[in-house]
Amino acid sequence: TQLLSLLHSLWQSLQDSLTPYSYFDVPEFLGSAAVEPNALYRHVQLYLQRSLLVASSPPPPRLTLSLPRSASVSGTSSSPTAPVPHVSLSPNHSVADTFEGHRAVWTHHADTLQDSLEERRSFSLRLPKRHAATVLPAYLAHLAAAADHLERSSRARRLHTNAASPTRAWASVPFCHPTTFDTLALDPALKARLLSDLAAFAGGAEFYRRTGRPWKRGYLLHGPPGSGKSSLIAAMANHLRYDVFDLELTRVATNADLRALLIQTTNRSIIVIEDIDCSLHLTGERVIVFTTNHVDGIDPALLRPGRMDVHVRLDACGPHAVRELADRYVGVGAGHEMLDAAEDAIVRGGAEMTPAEVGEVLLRNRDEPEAAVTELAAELKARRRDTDDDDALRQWELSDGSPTKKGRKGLGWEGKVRILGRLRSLTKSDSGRR
Ligand SMILES: Nc1ncnc2c1ncn2[C@@H]1O[C@H](COP(=O)(O)OP(=O)(O)OP(=O)(O)O)[C@@H](O)[C@H]1O
Repeated sequence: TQLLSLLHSLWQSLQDSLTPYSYFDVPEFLGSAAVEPNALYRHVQLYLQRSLLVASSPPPPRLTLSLPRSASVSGTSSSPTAPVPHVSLSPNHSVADTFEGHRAVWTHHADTLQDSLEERRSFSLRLPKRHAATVLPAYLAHLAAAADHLERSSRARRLHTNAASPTRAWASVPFCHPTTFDTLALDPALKARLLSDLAAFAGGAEFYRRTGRPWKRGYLLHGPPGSGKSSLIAAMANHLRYDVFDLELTRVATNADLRALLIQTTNRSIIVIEDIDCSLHLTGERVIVFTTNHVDGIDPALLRPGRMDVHVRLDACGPHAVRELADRYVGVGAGHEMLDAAEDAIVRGGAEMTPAEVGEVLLRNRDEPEAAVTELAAELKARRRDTDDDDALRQWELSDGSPTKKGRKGLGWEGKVRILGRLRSLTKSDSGRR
């Protein structure tokens, strides 16, 4: 056996010196006892599963399909879907990838150990020898980023809520809220700016590292009940694919409890605090969302730069949101006279209905689209605040597209959604509740 093994290594050395390729092995487990999982093996597995096997054309001739019994809901959408089988490269088969013009070939090996039923699995990567030294680091970084993205997009997310003190523990359930930025009726300008702000935050690792700022972003959502604050949080969580930690401050008795809870929150999470009259110190890659129905009552100290970076006012539906909801709920599109009447009531008459109220009218008439939009127009007409047509067209606030109150000027994005951006912790101190 020893002689054979020696001959085998000699043969491999000879081959290695003659071949134009370099080979890199990625075993599944590390160490002499092979018990420590190799994270890189998992990255390669994921990368091949999604990026190559599904997309490569023509596909490799032999794939292994599996559906573990524990497989729960999966898929990248926020709504539950049937479990999708895992696809993997069958043992001793290869698949090719192209990176920066270079061909990389992955082979999956599965060797049964002598005198044992145990199997050792590994991937080997073949790269052109001349370029291997320069290509490998960049290729591995690309692979790790893709695997990380795939892992997050397929990971089941959870909604955490804090139990009553003194347990200092979070309880969690699967997070499957159906609201996304696609289903949310929002002013298009506000939607676009929120999406770009979230993208800048989520992709800002290098920026936050370079500037030394804690990688976190505070949002203040304010508006009346039913204006969509919770829905927007769900859409943000689904968009970023973050977990949600709903922090109920009335259940937190002491500062130590609060700190213990915050320490347990994971990176890539949204922390929701509905009672914002508090002071918190948070660091790490997190989005903190504060909500309130009455922004005017907030202690100005809490609105100072660095605490709540982005202020979003959600309010009554603007005409755009009404049309979007009518289309989505009952399939009535633009041009319908009742929608024109609804728009007129909002724009000229100052009528106000929150998205929740509009949704409710449409929902209870969902089998009769005509009746739905007629009732909606009637309801808005009844809420008109003008009596004469001289009441000039009202200004529109960019943040929510809803009419401003008499005498107030539209503030625009800068006014309503302020990116304050100063280096500061979320609040002055971590002294807990005030
Ligand atoms: N922008 C929107 N687009 C579509 N539906 C919406 C929107 N805003 C609210 N809704 C509907 O109204 C319902 C209530 O909204 P939501 O709970 O998000 O409001 P909220 O501002 O958080 O209210 P509260 O202050 O009472 O918690 C949602 O379930 C959703 O169906």
